[in-house]
Amino acid sequence: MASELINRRHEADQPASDAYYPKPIKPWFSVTRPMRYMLREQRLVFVLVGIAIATLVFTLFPRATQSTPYSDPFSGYGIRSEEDSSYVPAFQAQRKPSLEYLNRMGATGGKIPLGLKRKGMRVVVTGGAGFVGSHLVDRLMARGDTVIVVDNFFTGRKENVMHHFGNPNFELIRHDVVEPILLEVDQIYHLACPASPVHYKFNPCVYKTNVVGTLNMLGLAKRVGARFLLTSTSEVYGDPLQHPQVETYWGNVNPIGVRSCYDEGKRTAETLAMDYHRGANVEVRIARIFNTYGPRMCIDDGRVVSNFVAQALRKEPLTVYGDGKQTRSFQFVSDLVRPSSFFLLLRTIQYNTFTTHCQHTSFYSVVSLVQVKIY
Ligand SMILES: O=c1ccn([C@@H]2O[C@H](COP(=O)(O)OP(=O)(O)O[C@H]3OC[C@@H](O)[C@H](O)[C@H]3O)[C@@H](O)[C@H]2O)c(=O)[nH]1
Repeated sequence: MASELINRRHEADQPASDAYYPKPIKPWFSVTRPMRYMLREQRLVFVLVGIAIATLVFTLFPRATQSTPYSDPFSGYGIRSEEDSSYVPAFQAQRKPSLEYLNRMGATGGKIPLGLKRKGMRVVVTGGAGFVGSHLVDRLMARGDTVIVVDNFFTGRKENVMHHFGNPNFELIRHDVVEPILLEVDQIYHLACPASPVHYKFNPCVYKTNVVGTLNMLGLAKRVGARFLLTSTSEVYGDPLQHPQVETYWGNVNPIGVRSCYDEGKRTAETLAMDYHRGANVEVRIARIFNTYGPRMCIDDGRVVSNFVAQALRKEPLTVYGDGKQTRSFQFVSDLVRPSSFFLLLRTIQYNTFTTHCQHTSFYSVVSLVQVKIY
């Protein structure tokens, strides 16, 4: 015990210099020392020149400065895309992929990681569960787009698009276009409207669908800055006095006939599209579709080809209305939606209006064609 006490006394007797003192605060001008250092002998100029050189290098050669190598997907193997023409042989790919190819793969600009394909566009197809619409949806899905189908199922059917159910790039919305809808999309393909005379002849809603529905979709296009394609019809030419009809022909339409809700409805829709184009800078395309036939057409569609086929299958006589001297331009549906036809035109076309007729056929030849095929 005694020794401990002695030791403590010893600690207390330590010289005063060992005691704790807070660090003295530096004078304010000491923080400016690095600044004064930089200003001395023009060192600041060197720093600025260094920054400028680095900025220049990173701007001019962004790819060279990336740490990610060209290993993926351009090493080792050739790359075969949808079209054979875009095939890049392995040796070529290892050296340097072309800018066009990089663009297509979405690998330029250094913003998207190499090897990741650029996302397709977000597209809405109104009437996408219908006959033409569903074929268009198939093409757009194959192109890699995200497709939103808006359909009220008046003439469209879920079965036409159900093979896309479960695909994360596909959505189906039951909605009537006469009510507004807000969607974030890049492109709008506006097809929603019954197109067969048996459906629209006595249905006053068809005019409303064409006018109010088109107005709503054009409003959407304007709001979100989307491109807009209106599927119009050869019927805007009415009972034409010119055959075959060219886009500059303005038609011969009866405003109070049984078909006017469709004819005049589509003519108004075209007017609205052009007004939004001129007045609100919306990019619009108008496709005047002629008589189209093909798979997924309802057997009771009422148009001539399906009627003839159905009658032929039932071994009934084919009914030809009128004198049978009428002519039509017939088109198979896959020709209508193929990339060189209207569906890619939203990306490229220079004209606003275009017609889709390909085969101008006399009515008698359709009758004989059906007979040849069925019998
Ligand atoms: O059973 C029939 C059906 C139709 N026809 C006649 O065949 C011709 C073609 O009639 P469709 O009913 O196939 O239709 P249309 O060619 O007049 O219009 C059709 O094609 C263009 C589209 O844009 C329209 O939406 C669509 O209705 C008409 O002259 C019609 O009278 C028959 O002779 N027999």
